[in-house]
Parts: sequence; C-alpha cells; structure tokens
Amino acid sequence: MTEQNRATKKRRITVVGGGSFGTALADISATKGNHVRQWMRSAEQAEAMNTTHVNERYLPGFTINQNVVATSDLAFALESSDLVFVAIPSKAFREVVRSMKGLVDGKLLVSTTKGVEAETFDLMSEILHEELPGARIGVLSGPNLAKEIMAKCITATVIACEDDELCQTVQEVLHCDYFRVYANHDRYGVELGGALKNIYAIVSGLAEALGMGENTKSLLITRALAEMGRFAVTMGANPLTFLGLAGVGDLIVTCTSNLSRNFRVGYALGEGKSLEAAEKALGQVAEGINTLKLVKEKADEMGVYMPIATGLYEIIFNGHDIADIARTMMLREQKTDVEFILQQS
Ligand SMILES: NC(=O)C1=CN([C@@H]2O[C@H](COP(=O)(O)OP(=O)(O)OC[C@H]3O[C@@H](n4cnc5c(N)ncnc54)[C@H](O)[C@@H]3O)[C@@H](O)[C@H]2O)C=CC1
Ligand SMILES: O=C(CO)COP(=O)(O)O
Repeated sequence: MTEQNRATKKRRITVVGGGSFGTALADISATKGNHVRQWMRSAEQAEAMNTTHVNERYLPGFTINQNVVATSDLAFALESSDLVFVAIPSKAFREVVRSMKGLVDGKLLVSTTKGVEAETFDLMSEILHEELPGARIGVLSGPNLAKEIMAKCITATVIACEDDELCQTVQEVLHCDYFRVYANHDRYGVELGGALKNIYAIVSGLAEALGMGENTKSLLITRALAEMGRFAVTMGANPLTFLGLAGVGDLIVTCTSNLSRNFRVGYALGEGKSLEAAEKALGQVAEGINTLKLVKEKADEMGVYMPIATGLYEIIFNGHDIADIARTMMLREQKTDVEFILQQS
C-alpha cells in the first residue's frame, strides 16, 4: 500500500472507556472518517450519547462527531476493529481488560491511562501484556487535556512502542490539522512520565491556592523533573525520554492548568478541603493521589531522594502542615542544579 493510501485508509477503531479522554479520542478518530465504536459500562449513557452526541457527564457542552457509535456491549464494540484505545482509570483497568480476553488477539491495543497498579506497581501496558498477550501493545501519552482537544486547540501527543507499524497506524488515525502524533520507541519511559507528572500537578495546584509566586512554581516544576528523572533511572528507564512531550510537555500542562483534575485536587487541598471532599467535588479520576502513595513507598524501598513527593505525601496522608513542609525543604542541604544520571549499559 502506498503511503498516501495508508494515510487515507478508513479504519475500524474501538475506544474502551466512556470518560473524557476516551471520548476525545473517539471524536478525533471519527472526524478523520474512521468507523468508531466507543464502549462504556452504562447502557443509559451510551443511549444518551447516540441520541444527543454529547457526553453530558464528562464533557458537557461539546458535540461529538456523529460517526461515534456508543455501546455498552463489549463484544460488539471490539468486533472487527483494527485498533483499540483503552482509556479506563488505573483502579479498574485490569478488571476491564480481563473481560476483553479472546476479543483482541492480533489487534493493536493502545493504553492511554496515566497511572500505576497498586498491588504490582505495573504500568497499564504491562497489564495489557499480562492479560492480553495475543495483542500488539502501545502507549499514548502527552500534554493532552481532553477539553482542549474537544475545543480543537492545537495539540500533540506521543505514541510509544517498539512496533513501528503500530506507531504509524496511530499517527495516521489521529493526525489532523489540530492534532499531531510523534512516535517514540521508549514505551516504559513515556508511560512512566505520564504517571509521575500527576503527583507534581497536585503540588502545583496546592501552590497556586496558597498564592505562591511564579519563581516558586518554576522551582517546583523544574525540581519535579529532576525527581522524576531520578526515579526513572532507579527503575531502569531512560530519563532523557522525560525531555519530550510525554515528560516535560505533560508536566508543564498539568502543573499550570486548572483543566487538570490533579491540579484541581491540589488546589482544593490548598484551600483547606479534605482529600475526600476534594475528590468528591471533582467527580472524575485524579490518578496522582494513588500514584503518590505507590511512588512514595517505592522510592523509600529503593532509597530514591524525592523531597517534593515525600512532602506532599506527609501533607496528604500524615496531616503535616504545608508551611512546615515547605520550610523543611528550603532548609535542606543545597544540591546541584542539573543531575544527568544516565543508565549504565
Ligand atoms: N481527561 C484527560 O484530559 C486525560 C486523561 N488521561 C488518562 O485517561 C485515563 C482515563 O481518564 P478519563 O477518560 O479522563 O477519566 P474520566 O474520569 O473522565 O472517566 C473515567 C471513565 O472510566 C469509566 N470507568 C470507571 N470504572 C470503570 C469500570 N470498573 N468499568 C468500566 N468503566 C469504568 C467511567 O465510567 C468513565 O467513563 C486516566 O488514567 C487519565 O490519566 C490521559 C490524557 C488526558
Ligand atoms: O494527563 C492529562 C493531560 O495530559 C490530564 O490530566 P488530569 O488527569 O490531571 O486531568
């Protein structure tokens, strides 16, 4: 097939997940003329979406392309599809993908979920490998606020996988005049960056609510990147991947936008709300809370120095005073600016 034919080929796409990001991906894929089925667990939500073409619960005010067919029938959603995006929160991810057994052999399967599994410290593509070994697996991650994608703001993302054909297919399916897809072979690094940055989005929301200055916010984001890199190296990942869209790009957007749910949870905490109240008011998933708990435990276990994540953990889970934590961090031993710690090969 020529490159031109490949790029214009209409494909059958399935999106598993009825939340904001799944809907945004379904919308772009359909806008490109592909046949799209979107699975969600609620039959009523699917029926309402097929009638109104609006996802009222997660993306109110945005009209979804009419070629998206919503369904609560997983087998129907997956039958004859070429490419499947999985946009299910990490807590329910394994349970949902288990129910896809026997339905996706040989298909291209792409996780868009930025989280970590509690019991295993698995990232979502690792769960896909374990549960659905017959599929070809990739990860989509980047600075991708769902509402901005629906508003057709110029956006870019990363498809990460060693399988070049998978990367190329995703690029062809999603690429349009407002959405650009870069390929990366480092699946683990791209996925780890997407999960870790949520921790620092919470910290940034908290700093914003406390009226901290621009110097402080810049300090937080930059040192967050240093912490992320240190953690990545200890996990055997390449920290240089974090210099791309799925690392620093996503860190910037989620640490500076109140469209980020993690940022909003941090903001609510900074206003003095409890974690329960902040999560309840959000009504959507903020992966960073769970990730913070797991990364803090892992960092302690492996002896990785992560003062910002540890400080946030103490505030959220041990009730420490925010001002005390900030003061302690400022009085710590002064470190070097840039730490280039490359993997030993
Ligand atoms: N919303 C965004 O801007 C972006 C989100 N992501 C990632 O995408 C993932 C999914 O997030 P969103 O779509 O934003 O979440 P969301 O909070 O908007 O929606 C979650 C969806 O998952 C469904 N769900 C929850 N538990 C389920 C279960 N047990 N079985 C079936 N369905 C279940 C909910 O019904 C809902 O449809 C998250 O990990 C997030 O990090 C990635 C990029 C951007
Ligand atoms: O990952 C995101 C943007 O890239 C979305 O962030 P939140 O989950 O914090 O809304």
